[in-house]
Amino acid sequence: MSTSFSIPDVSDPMSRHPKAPAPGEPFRLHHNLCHGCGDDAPGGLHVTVYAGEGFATTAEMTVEKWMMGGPGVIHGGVLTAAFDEVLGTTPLIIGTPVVTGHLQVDFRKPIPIGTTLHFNAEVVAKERRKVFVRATAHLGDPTEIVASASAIFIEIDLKEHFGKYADSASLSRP
Ligand SMILES: CCCCCCCC/C=C\CCCCCCCC(=O)SCCNC(=O)CCNC(=O)[C@H](O)C(C)(C)COP(=O)(O)OP(=O)(O)OC[C@H]1O[C@@H](n2cnc3c(N)ncnc32)[C@H](O)[C@@H]1OP(=O)(O)O
Repeated sequence: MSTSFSIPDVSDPMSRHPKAPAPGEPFRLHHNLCHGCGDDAPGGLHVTVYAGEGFATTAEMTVEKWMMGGPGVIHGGVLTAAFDEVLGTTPLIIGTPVVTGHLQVDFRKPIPIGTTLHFNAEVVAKERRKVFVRATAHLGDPTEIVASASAIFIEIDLKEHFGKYADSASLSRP
């Protein structure tokens, strides 16, 4: 399957899930070893995503030395992983568990080590199992976007999708 991000003209109806965190409250970890959010993930990003208003979320990530690509700046793959985490958590605001189908990133400015990245994301549409999500990142001034991303996530049944991989051993601490 190969595709590009193209928002449908008409979205399926969406509503905020009644059990979604209140604005300003964090989403729960996917699980403790999740590379994006897990507390026990070795070399993990430790990104926390917070619910915003409507279908929006926010997140922050400290850009640490181990994330370096070019000298003094973040590696593009690390930034992409961070976007994957932020964008992939955002559909939980409509109560939809998803996996990444398609993810595109625009790297607009170098992002220095030692800075804090601030993310703003939003579910923009849903079409059958496809959830369209967009995000931007800045370093403190929301008018200075340093990177942006768009993605199509696909709704899954968690047990059906992960059941054969997620035995108790694979989710235990390393
Ligand atoms: C018991 C254990 C429980 C543990 C629970 C722990 C809590 C965890 C909670 C939450 C976890 C989420 C963590 C989010 C944060 C990080 C996100 C990631 O990094 S996820 C990893 C990377 N992504 C993958 O590994 C996907 C690999 N791909 C697949 O598995 C399949 O290809 C999948 C599920 C994406 C689609 O396969 P199909 O067979 O189910 O569905 P089809 O029929 O092919 O497609 C359905 C619709 O989606 C479109 N679609 C499919 N693939 C697409 C793609 N790549 N791009 C765009 N559209 C795509 C299709 O065109 C179709 O759309 P039309 O309704 O016909 O319009």
